[in-house]
Amino acid sequence: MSIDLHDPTSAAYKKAKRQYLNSTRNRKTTAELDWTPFRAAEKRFKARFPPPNLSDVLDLALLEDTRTLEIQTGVWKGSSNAIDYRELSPKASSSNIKAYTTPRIPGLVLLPGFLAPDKQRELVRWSLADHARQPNETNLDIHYILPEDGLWNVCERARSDPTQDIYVQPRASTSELPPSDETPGPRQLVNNTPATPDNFLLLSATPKPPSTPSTTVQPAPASALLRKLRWANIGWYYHWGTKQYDFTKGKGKIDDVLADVCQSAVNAVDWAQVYGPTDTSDWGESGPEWKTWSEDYEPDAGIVNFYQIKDTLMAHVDRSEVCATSPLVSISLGNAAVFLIGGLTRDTEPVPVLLRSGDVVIMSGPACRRAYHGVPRILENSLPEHLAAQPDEPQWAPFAEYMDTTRININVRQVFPKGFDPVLVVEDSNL
Ligand SMILES: O=C(O)CCC(=O)C(=O)O
Ligand SMILES: [Fe+2]
Repeated sequence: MSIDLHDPTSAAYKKAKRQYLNSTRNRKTTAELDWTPFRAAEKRFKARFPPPNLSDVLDLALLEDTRTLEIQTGVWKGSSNAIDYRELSPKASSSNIKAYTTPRIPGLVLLPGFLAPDKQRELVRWSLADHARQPNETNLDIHYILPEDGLWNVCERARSDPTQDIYVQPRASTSELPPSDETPGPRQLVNNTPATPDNFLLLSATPKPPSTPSTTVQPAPASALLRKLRWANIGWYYHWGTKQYDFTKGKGKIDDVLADVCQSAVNAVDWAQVYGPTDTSDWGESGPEWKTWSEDYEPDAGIVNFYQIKDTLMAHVDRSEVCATSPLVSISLGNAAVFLIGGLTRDTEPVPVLLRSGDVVIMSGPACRRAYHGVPRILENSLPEHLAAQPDEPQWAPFAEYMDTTRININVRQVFPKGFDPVLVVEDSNL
């Protein structure tokens, strides 16, 4: 489809052009003047017509001969010299791993193709079949009483026997409760106070009432709801209403396979090359923590994001973590996306990066961890061959079908700095 979209004589191009002209007929031309540079970039990449030109999007896969086929079949292509970047010399222990930084965003490390195809499949399977189910909360749990073994497993059984497709019941069955404004859909933007070790107690004490289930949602087949899955929580429980972690609910376990991937990504980077002697970042009282990350980095929270083709993630800063510097490891699976990352406000022009399946991004240090970032575009038809259906692998078929229009992002964080025990801090304060 997107091949057609680039061809002005095709039916798809003409249809998109008609839709574009209809939707922009009454637009005020002055509106664009008010956009921040970040907003302007989001608008540009979101556009369905004309399809965005990605020639200024950094696409590091272009540097790898082994990814030529993936790039060709994936239709979309950025540029390998869109911005100024530096390749780090590999550590002896991870000599086959490529790592890049850019002077535009100190602390951002890109590890293109970090995950081999088999590992990508393992993590896709894990995200859908093992993780997006109880006890891990998903966006759908707010409104529906989900099956105990998760939507994915019900849908998989229903593939071979449609009578197994169940109707999932809403949580609120009467209209007595006030309607909620949290409908299943994109993540809501909430302005929250950045967490720090100093305000941790205060933030812990803010009430975190459960979200009110919608009184208007109707029972729905599991197979239809699966397409509305948007996120699943990892580790420490995250309260979306206040955008703060709720430590009273205990610490969910981080799966060993996932923790291992994140730790190996952090350990593959020679942090002295990222920060080095010329580093001017403000590390605060704790000093340059990167020096001990290879020993004390430990992920304890996160989210699995499930994007369908038209989904976007607006510019935001992840500031709920008490530790504002430790590496945030972000894993891309499935269709490719344009990722934007800028500065401490939306007024900084963001750097656009094309993220493909298997790529890992690490956001670390004071500048990068508090930088605005977002995903304005999932690039349709860019699922790599190794995640598509294989004739000799019927078990993969349901995953291939779902992933055809999906991007998964596993976003893993470390909430607390080394030596900070939230349970002890709360007990000591007699809260
Ligand atoms: O999908 C991505 O690449 C980024 C996701 C993200 O920024 C988040 O979950 O906070
Ligand atoms: Fe984020």
